[in-house]
Amino acid sequence: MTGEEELDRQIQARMGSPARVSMGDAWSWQVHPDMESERRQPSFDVERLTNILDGGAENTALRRKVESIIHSDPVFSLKDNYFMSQNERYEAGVKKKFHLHMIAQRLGWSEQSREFRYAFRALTGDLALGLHHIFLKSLQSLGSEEQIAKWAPLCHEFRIIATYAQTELGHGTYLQGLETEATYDADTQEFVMHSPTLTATKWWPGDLGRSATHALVLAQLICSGARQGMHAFIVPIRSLQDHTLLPGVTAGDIGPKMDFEYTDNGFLQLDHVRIPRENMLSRFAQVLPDGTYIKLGTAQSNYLSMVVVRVGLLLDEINPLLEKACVIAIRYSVIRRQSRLRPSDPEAKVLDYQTQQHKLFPQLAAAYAFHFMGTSLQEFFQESYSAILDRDFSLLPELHALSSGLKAMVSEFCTQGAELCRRACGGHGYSKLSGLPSLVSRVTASCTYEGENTVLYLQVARFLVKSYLQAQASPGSTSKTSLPQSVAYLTAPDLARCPARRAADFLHPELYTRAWAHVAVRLIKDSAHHLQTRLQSGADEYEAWNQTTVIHLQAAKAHCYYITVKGFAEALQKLNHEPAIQQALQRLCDLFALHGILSTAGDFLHDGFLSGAQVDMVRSAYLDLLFLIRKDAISLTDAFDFTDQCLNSALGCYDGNVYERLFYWAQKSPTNTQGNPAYQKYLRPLLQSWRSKL
Ligand SMILES: CCCCCCCCCCCCC/C=C/C(=O)SCCNC(=O)CCNC(=O)[C@H](O)C(C)(C)COP(=O)(O)OP(=O)(O)OC[C@H]1O[C@@H](n2cnc3c(N)ncnc32)[C@H](O)[C@@H]1OP(=O)(O)O
Ligand SMILES: Cc1cc2nc3c(=O)[nH]c(=O)nc-3n(C[C@H](O)[C@H](O)[C@H](O)COP(=O)(O)OP(=O)(O)OC[C@H]3O[C@@H](n4cnc5c(N)ncnc54)[C@H](O)[C@@H]3O)c2cc1C
Repeated sequence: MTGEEELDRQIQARMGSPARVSMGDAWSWQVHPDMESERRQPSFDVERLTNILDGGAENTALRRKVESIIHSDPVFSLKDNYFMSQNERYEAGVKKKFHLHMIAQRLGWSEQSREFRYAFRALTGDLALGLHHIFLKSLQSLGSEEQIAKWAPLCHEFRIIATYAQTELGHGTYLQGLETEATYDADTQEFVMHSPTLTATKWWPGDLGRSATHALVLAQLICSGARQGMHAFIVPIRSLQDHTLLPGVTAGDIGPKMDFEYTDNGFLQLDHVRIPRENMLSRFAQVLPDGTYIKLGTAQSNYLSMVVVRVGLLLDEINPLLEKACVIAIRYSVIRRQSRLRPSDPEAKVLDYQTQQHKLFPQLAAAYAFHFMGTSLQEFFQESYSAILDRDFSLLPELHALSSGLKAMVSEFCTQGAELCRRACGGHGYSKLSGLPSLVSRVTASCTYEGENTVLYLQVARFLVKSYLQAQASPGSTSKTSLPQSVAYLTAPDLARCPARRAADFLHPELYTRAWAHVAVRLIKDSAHHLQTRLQSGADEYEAWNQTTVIHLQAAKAHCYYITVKGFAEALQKLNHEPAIQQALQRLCDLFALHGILSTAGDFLHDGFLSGAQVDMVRSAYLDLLFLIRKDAISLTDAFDFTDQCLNSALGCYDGNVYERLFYWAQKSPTNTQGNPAYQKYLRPLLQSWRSKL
C-alpha cells in the first residue's frame, strides 16, 4: 500500500465511523468502560449534531480530510509543546506555518479557504504568522482594488510576511492618541513615517519581533500641515534579501508573555522612513500627488478592519478554546471517581455530583450559545460587509455594536469558563499535560487584544443610549420605526411582572427571553436617566458619561446576554426537523438563560419583575436541567469532534484512558529523561556536607 493509499484508508476509517481513538498509544484502542457506558445509549445522533455545528455534512467530511492530512504529518505533532522554551515554540510555530504553506500550495488551499480554517483548528492555532492573516483581512477592508491586486498575491505566496502594527507603548485603546506620524511630502510624493517619542513605539504586534518583512502601520496622517487622523500605511521593515532591518527601522521582540510563545510580539520604531504615496491604503481616503486630502468614508472608516477581525476571531479562535476546555473537563469527570454518593455504592464519577454539573454545564451551554450566536453574527456580517466596502455605512453602527459586545462577552465568558473547567479537574487540571492551563492562558489574552473588553462594552453602551433616545422620539415618528433590528426590543411592549407560576414556566424560551429583554431595557433606561440627571445637575457631557459608565457597563452586559439568549433560542427553532437534537440543545439554551438569571438575580428582583418565590422557581428549573443534561454530557462534547491530537490533553482523550496517558506523558518529560545536573552541582555537596558529622 502506498503512503497515499494508507492515508486514504485512514481518512475513510475516520469518516466512516465516529471512532476518534487517534493518539496511537497501545491502550488507546480500548475505550475505558466508564466512557463507553456514557456513549451506550445516546439520546440523539452525535454525528448529525457535528454536521449541524459544521454547517453541513460536506463540511464535516472536508474538515476531517484536512485533519487527517495534518495529523498524519509528524511535523505538525503538538506532543512536545508542553516541554518547550519560548524560543523553541517560536521556531516550531514558524516551521509548522512554513510546512502548512507548502501543503496548502500543493493542494490549492488559500489563506482564506475553509481548508485553511480547518487546518488552523486541527493545529489548535499553534502557528506563527497569524498576523499575516489579519494583515490580509485589513488590506481587503481598507485597501483600494488596485492595492489589493498588488499586495494580496504577495501575501498569499509569502513573498512578504506582514503584520498589523497599531498599538503603541503609550496607547492601545485610544486611537486618536496614536503618536506615529505619516507626513506627506508632495515634492517626492512620499510619506515620511516617524515615531516622534518613546511612547510612539509600536508595541505588541504579533510576528513583528523577528519575522515580518512588512508592517501595516496605523499612523496619524499629516497632509499640508493638517492632521487627518488614523490611516493605514504599508511599511517595508526588513530586507527581502537577508531579513536585516531596513535603514531607519528599529525592531525586536517585547519579551516573555503569559502565552502566545510561538508568536514574536514585537516593537517597532521608525526614524523618518520614506514610503511611496501608493502605500497608504486608500479605500476610504486618498492623498493626491499635490497633497490634497480626499475623504471617501467617515472618521471611523479606518477602524473597519477591527470589526472584521473581531467577528472572525469569535468562531475561529476564542469560542473553540472554551469548547475544548469543556470537552477535557467533562470527559475527565466521567472517569474520575472520588468519594461515594451512598456508603454502599462504589465510588461515584465526579460528574454525578450536582456541584460538578453546576461548574461544568453552564460552560458547555455557553459554548453552544456562542457557537450559534457567532454563526448568526457571521451572517449579519456577510449581509452588511459588501455594502460597507461600497461606502454604504448604514449598517455599520449596528455591526460595530454587535461585534464589540459579542467579542467582549464571549472572551469574558470563555476565559472564566475555561478557568472553571481547569479547576473542576482538581490537581490534574493544574498540570500542563491536562491541556487546560494553556487554554486558560491563551483565552485570557482575548479579553485584551482586538479591543479591551470594558472599552468595547462602553462602545455598546454608547449605541444603546443613542438607540434608547431614538426610541423615546414622539410616537409615529420615522426615527422610532427605523431602530436597528438588534435594539428593536426597546420599543416592544414590556411586562411589569413575570407571569410564571411554576418552575416549568421558566422552560419557555419566550418567557425567559422576555425576562432578559425586560432587564436589559430597564438597565439601559436607568443608565440613560443617570446620564440625564448628571447633565441636569451641571456636569458637562464627558463628565456625566464618565460618572455613569459603571451603570452603562451593566446595561451593555445585559443587552449582550439578551441578544445571545434570543439568538440561541431562534437558532434552535429552526432545528425542528431534528427533534432529538433540538431537545438536547434546548436544555442547554434553557440552562444558559436561567444560569444568567440566577447569577444576576438582583437585576431581576430590583423592580419586582421577579419575586423571591419566582427566583426559587428558576433555581428549581435550573437544578432539574442539570440532571437532564447529565446523560447527554459526553455526547454533547463529542459532537464538537475535536481530535485527540488537537486537544493535546492527557485528561481529555476520546478513549478516557486518563491515568495511563498522564503517567506515560510524565515519564517522557525531559526532567525525567535528561539526568539531573543539579544533583552533581548542589544536591550531592549538600548531602555530603553532613556526612562527616553523622
Ligand atoms: C482561520 C484562521 C484564523 C487565524 C487568526 C489568527 C489568530 C491569531 C490569534 C489572535 C491574535 C490577536 C491579534 C490582535 C490584534 C490586535 O489587538 S490589533 C489592535 C486592536 N486595537 C483595538 O481594538 C483598539 C480599540 N479601540 C477602539 O476600537 C477605538 O479607539 C475606540 C475604543 C472605539 C475609541 O475610539 P474613538 O475614536 O475615541 O471613538 P469614540 O469617540 O468612542 O466613537 C466615535 C464614533 O465612532 C464609532 N466607532 C468606534 N469604533 C468603530 C468601529 N470599529 N467601526 C465603526 N464605528 C466605530 C463609535 O460608535 C462612535 O460613533 P457615534 O456614537 O455615532 O459617534
Ligand atoms: C496577546 C496580544 C496580542 C496583541 N496583538 C496585537 C497586534 O497584533 N497588533 C496591535 O496593534 N496590537 C496588539 N495587541 C495590543 C492590544 O490590541 C491592546 O493591548 C488592546 O487594544 C488594549 O489596549 P491597551 O493595552 O492600551 O490597554 P489600556 O487602554 O491602557 O487599558 C488599561 C485599562 O484602562 C481602561 N480604559 C482605557 N480606556 C478607557 C476608557 N476610555 N474608558 C474606561 N476605561 C478605559 C481599560 O478598561 C483597562 O482596564 C495585542 C495584545 C495582546 C495582549
